[in-house]
Amino acid sequence: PTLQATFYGHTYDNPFMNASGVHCMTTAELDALADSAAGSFVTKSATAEAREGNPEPRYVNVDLGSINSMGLPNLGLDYYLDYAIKRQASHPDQPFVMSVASYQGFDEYVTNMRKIQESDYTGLVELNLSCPNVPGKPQMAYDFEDTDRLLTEIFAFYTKPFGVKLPPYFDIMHFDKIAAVLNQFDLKFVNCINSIGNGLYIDKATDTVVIKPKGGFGGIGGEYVKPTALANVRALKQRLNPSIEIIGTGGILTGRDAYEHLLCGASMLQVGTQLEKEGLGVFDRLTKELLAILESKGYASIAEFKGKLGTLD
Ligand SMILES: C=Cc1c(C(=O)O)[nH]c(=O)[nH]c1=O
Repeated sequence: PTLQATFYGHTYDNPFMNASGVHCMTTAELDALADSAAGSFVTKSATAEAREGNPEPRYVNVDLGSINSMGLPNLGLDYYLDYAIKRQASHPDQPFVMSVASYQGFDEYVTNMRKIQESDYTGLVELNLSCPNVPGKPQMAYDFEDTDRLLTEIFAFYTKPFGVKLPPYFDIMHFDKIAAVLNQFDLKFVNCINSIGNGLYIDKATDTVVIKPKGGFGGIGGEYVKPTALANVRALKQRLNPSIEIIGTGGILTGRDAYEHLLCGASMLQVGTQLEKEGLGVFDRLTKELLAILESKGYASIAEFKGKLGTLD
């Protein structure tokens, strides 16, 4: 069997990528990702200007996952745009994704996208509407009207392919509402989910929180989030135009977790916490484990089961 994955017109060796934020801050980290067993990769979400981010400790691995309030540390949009333009020229056959966020809010999203529109980068962009750690700023994608207004403003000038990174939703009506907003636009993909925002982890040895920013509140990733991640992948796949592909992110530790995201309809799969814990070797392990599952079930390719989650009718 093959793990070949098609996504926005390109066929990748396998569906695995890093999740933005993990192992993708510097060109060295990005090149190492590109040379790993991962099928593709995404850059750290960029803001207009480089940012230090929040004081440390700001990311901690815990038994069933991770908690973070990084605060959008990154080397700035120009740095990642420069890398992306060079990389698309040197490796035209290996497309990747460039992640874009905003620290200031609505207007910076627009100016960041305008800069990419005017640049020589022609590849995919992931518009991060779900950073939970910008103090004083609500997550854009939890404001349906603002998300609609922002995408309307971007699509007025942006002609290159892009998708959005969404936070988890927990209410069926919210799945309906965000899908209704997104279905108005020619988006190439939706990435579900970002971390579950503002969780709290307590250190049993010290009876304190484990990260410094925000009194210890931070985005939760890892094993904790898989049921929510699968639900969001499934719900958005069921509601979005078929032309909008899904990237499944959240709780992928094993080949079985990856298989479940594909069953829910994901085209590509992103690994964050487990990549942070295990290093780049996680991609070799996950591809091996997923391939073994296809073999055991007699599938020749992902297409044979993608999106075919059964229900108990
Ligand atoms: C881009 C900011 C994000 C961050 C961060 O930089 O704090 N953490 C997350 O879990 N998700 C994000 O989207």
